[in-house]
Amino acid sequence: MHDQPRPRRFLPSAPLRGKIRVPGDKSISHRALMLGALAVGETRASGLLEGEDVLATAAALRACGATIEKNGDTWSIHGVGVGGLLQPQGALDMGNSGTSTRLLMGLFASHAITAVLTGDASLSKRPMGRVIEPLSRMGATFTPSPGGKLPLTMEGLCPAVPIEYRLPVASAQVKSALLLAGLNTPGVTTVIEPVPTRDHSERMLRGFGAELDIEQLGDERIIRLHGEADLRPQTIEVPGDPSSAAFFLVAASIVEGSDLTIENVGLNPTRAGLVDVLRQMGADIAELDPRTVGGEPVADLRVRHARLSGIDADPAIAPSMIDEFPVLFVAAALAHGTTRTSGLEELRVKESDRIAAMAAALAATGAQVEETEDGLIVHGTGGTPLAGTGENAAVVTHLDHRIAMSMAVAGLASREGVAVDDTRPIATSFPTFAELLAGATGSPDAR
Ligand SMILES: O=C(O)C1=C[C@@H](OP(=O)(O)O)[C@@H](O)[C@H](O)C1
Ligand SMILES: C=C(OP(=O)(O)O)C(=O)O
Repeated sequence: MHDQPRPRRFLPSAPLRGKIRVPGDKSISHRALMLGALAVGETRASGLLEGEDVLATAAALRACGATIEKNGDTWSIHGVGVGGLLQPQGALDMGNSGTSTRLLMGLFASHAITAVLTGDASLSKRPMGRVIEPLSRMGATFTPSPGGKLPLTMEGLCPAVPIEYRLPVASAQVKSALLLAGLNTPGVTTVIEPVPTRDHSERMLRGFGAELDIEQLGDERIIRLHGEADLRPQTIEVPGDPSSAAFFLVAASIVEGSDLTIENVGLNPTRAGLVDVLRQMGADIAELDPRTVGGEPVADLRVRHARLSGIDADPAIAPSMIDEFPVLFVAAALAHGTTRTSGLEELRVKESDRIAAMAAALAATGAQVEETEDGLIVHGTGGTPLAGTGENAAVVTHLDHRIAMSMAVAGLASREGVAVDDTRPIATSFPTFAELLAGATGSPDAR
C-alpha cells in the first residue's frame, strides 16, 4: 500500500449502463493458492483475484517453498505436497487480510515450522483467539500479542492431534483453518457448523481429491476430513466475486435510469444473500445464463434502477452476505421506509467495526441511522438523494475497503458528492473498482 492516504470525492453520477465483469472471488482465490501449494504437481488458476489480500497469501506460500507465478492470464502453482511446507525465513506480512492470516495459521498448525505473522493497523486489531484456541488443541503453540492479536509467533506440530470442534461463531475462516490443519493430521478432523457459512473450502478440498464427508442435520453441518491426504493438482476457473458485484448491484438499483449487466457473478447459495435481500426490498435483478464455473453456480446479473422499500432483514441470512452489509445499509438509506438489521455482532470485528463505521459515515451524509448493539436501523429517504458531505468532512474508512466502496456508492446517489478519506484499501479486494465505476457511469476515471 502507498504511504499516504488517498482521499477522493465520489460525485453524483449518470445512470450505470452497459456490461462489466468484476474480478475473481477473493475467498476462492485464497483457497486455490493454498490447496495448489499443497498438491504435488502444477495447479493452474484463471480469473484469480489479483488484489493485495490474495497476493499476501501467494507471498507467504512462496516463502514456504511453493512456486507461484503468472503466465499470461493464468496463474501456475507448483505445490510441495501435504506436509511439505518449508520453514519460512523472516516474518510473513498478512497486510489487511483476515482470510490469509487465519487460513494460513491452520495450514502451518500441522507442519513442523515456526512462523511469525504480522499485519497492518487494521488486521492487528482483529481477534485471532478464535483460531488459536482450536489449533492449540491440535497441538500448535502460539505467542500472540495481548488480546490474541497480531503480530504473533506460532509453532506447528507434526503429527498434530485430530479434534472434533463445534464452531462457537459462524465463521468460514475458523472452519477452513481447522480443515486445512486437518489435511496433514492423522485420523479424522471434525468441524460442526451450527449455521451454514461459505462452503468454498469443502467444495475445493473435494475437487483436489481430499476425503470429506458432510452430514446435514437440520441447519447443522458435520464436516469430517480424513487426514494425511494426497491432493491432486487442478485446473481452476475462479468465478466473479459476488461481494464485489454487490457495490454495482446497489449502485444501479439506487441511481435512476440505470440498466447494468454484471457478468460471471458467483452465486453459491452460501454467498448470495444480498441478491435475495435486495429483491425483498423491490430490486430488479435478473439472473441470465445460469451455469457452473469451477464447481460453483454462476450467472450474469442484469440490474435496473427500482423503487426500494425498507425491510426487517432476517438475521439468519447474515452469514450468506456478511461482507455485503455496509453496502446494503446504503441501499436502505435511499429506500422508502425503515430497514432493521440484527444479529450482526461479527461486523464489529472485520477490517473495522462496520456497524459503527457505517453509522458514522451515513450520518455524515445526512442519512437517518440508529446504531444498536448488533445492527443498524436505517430510515430511508424514499429515493431522494442524500445530502452528501462538505468539502472538509470526508467520511472515515478505518483502512476498510468495504466502507470505502460503500460510501463511494452513496456518493453516486447524493447531491454534493461524498468525500472518502482514503481509497487505498480498495486495492485489497477490488483493484479495478474505480475503472469499472468510471466505465459504467461514463465518467472519467478520477483515481
Ligand atoms: O472464509 C473466507 O474467505 C471469508 C469469511 C468471512 O469471514 P469470517 O469467517 O470471519 O466470517 C468473510 O467476512 C471474509 O471476507 C472471507
Ligand atoms: C472481512 C473481509 O476480509 P478478511 O477477513 O479476509 O480481511 C472482507 O473482505 O470484507
